[in-house]
Amino acid sequence: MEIRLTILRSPHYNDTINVDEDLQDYFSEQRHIKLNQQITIRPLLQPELEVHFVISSIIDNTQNENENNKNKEYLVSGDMCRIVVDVKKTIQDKLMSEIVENDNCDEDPIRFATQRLRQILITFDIQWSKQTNLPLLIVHGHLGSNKRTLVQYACRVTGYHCHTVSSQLLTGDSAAATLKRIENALQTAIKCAPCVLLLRNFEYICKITDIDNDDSIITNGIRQLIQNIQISTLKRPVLIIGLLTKLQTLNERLLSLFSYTVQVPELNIEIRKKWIVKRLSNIPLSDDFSIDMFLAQTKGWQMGELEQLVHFIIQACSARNKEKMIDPSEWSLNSVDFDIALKKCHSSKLAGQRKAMIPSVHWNDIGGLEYAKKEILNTIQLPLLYPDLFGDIARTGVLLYGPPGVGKTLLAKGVATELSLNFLSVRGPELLNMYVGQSEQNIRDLFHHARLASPCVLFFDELDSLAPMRGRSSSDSSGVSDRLVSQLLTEIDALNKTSTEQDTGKNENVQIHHVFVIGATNRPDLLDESLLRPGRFDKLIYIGVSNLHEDRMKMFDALTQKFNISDNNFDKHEFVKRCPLNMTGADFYAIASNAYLNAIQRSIKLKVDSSLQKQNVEDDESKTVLLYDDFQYALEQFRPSIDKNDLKQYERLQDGFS
Ligand SMILES: Nc1ncnc2c1ncn2[C@@H]1O[C@H](COP(=O)(O)OP(=O)(O)OP(=O)(O)O)[C@@H](O)[C@H]1O
Repeated sequence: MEIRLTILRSPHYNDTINVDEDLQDYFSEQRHIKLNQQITIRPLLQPELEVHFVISSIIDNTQNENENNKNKEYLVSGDMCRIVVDVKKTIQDKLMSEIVENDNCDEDPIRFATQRLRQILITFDIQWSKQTNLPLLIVHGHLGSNKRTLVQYACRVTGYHCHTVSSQLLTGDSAAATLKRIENALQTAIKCAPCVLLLRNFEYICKITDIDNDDSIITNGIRQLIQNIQISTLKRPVLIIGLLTKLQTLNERLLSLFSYTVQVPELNIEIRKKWIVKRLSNIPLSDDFSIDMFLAQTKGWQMGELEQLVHFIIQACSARNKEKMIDPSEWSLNSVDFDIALKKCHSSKLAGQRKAMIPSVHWNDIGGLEYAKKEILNTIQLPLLYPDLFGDIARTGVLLYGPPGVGKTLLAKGVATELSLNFLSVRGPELLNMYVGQSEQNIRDLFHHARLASPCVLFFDELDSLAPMRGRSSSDSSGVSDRLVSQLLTEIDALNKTSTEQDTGKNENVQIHHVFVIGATNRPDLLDESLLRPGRFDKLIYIGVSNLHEDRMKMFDALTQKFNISDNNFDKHEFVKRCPLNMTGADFYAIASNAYLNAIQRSIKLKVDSSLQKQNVEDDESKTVLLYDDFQYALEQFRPSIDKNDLKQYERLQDGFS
């Protein structure tokens, strides 16, 4: 008996790929086969690759000559027949789909997007020759919303091959060069039709059009390419799908090319909950691992990010248990795994975008500033506790002003921690962008993100650089700064409304967004005055430098609470009294951290000396002991960050604003 296989064309391998050994391996087991059936091999050395073959002939010597074996099924194995690959031929055909039900991307409301995409692909497949719509689609959604997975899934269930190319690789020096590269990618897709040419980060194609003003060349060029495909003799469909984060990045001319746009929606809390419960359903959880904790920390996250977080949690759990040599049957995810994974996510590339999280600065980490703590807590906590009582008069904005290093940022983080609010922080200059309209878009995105992460503190550091007085900036001839201030005002005003259509979505109930805006600045006098009007940053809190011993002690204690100070000679009250007046929290921090550094250097020296003497020395860093001399040395080296004159200036400013 002889079975002849022909390779199925695919964008993922070339027609001459040799997987003979893997085929032998495949047929070392008994297999059910029939004519024209597809079989898929995953090469041992490249397990992520799928190589497809079609059974093009079955020669069965035992069979009657007149017998038709078209639908006959055989049970075969390599030792009872010859397996021959027809190297001279290839087949171009649909991929037999293995429909995977209940796949992650089949979750509501993503299911809606997947189904729509699936439907479009099926329509093109069935009516390809009669299609009048250009086979061009846009799929858009937030970074990490699994756009690519969604398209690949839809391709898989409809039998399309998927040729994925990054648009960065397609953009050339000119529109003509870009078109040539798109054409080459398209030719690969045509060879494997039915096929989707999936262009990731389609924004890049649009970018060159902005710079070169070549958008008509690109638009017409793509149209021409597509029309050429349709008039050719292609029997099977080829579609181009562009993936975009924001639809607005496409100019109108390019957008007009696309027959369909599919949006991958954002995930609301119910979807995330459903997803995580299902995702963790087979994994044991410790008592301290709660789904609520997961949901609270992942507000506004996209599917890809959630998947990444779960992956990191499992990784952390595995590392922890392996280290303790615990049997896998006894593993369970706990809150420590969650914390490790969350940190990793925040520092990973995907989370490189701005992300809200509950900080970990507790009230006792902030020394003194009692009045400011009370004021800020009242302003934010009371409306949260009694929304009905506050109604429209709930404040959205607090402005913390005062000299640098006095703890303004720390306070904002502290209030978010104490009230378990998400915290989104941005420095004014970070939002400025050279592209026209992009800075305003950044502000819109930021507030949108904050609403998704509600209840949330949105913290603007260096607010004066973002919102200087309008019409005054000499360096801003383009008026970007003025437009930015207007955009900021619009967004803050919108927060005062109880709901916004864009965030509630069609199917959700009206939702109140608790977003508190806290600004920080050293120079409130430079701010655009309209920012300080009622309903905006209308609560001003001055954070200054206290020369009261009690306050300075509290700061010192807060900053050294985790230190292991073991020295009977050390009288901390006496030490703080010897510190210069006018010291900010950041100055105390500088002394404390330098003292710690001195202690570490001392213990390293001790370790080196003792290892020379072959003695055993404790090398646990957490046991670093601080002595009076460490502080004394740090104080000798110290220079205060603000001088008396500067401080007076700040105090005068306070008089002007109180
Ligand atoms: N009251 C305080 N208690 C404990 N630490 C403090 C305090 N104030 C400041 N610090 C320390 O100083 C560091 C800097 O403080 P922070 O960034 O909050 O100051 P800031 O007022 O926001 O400064 P800037 O105006 O330069 O942004 C903090 O990370 C903290 O270590």
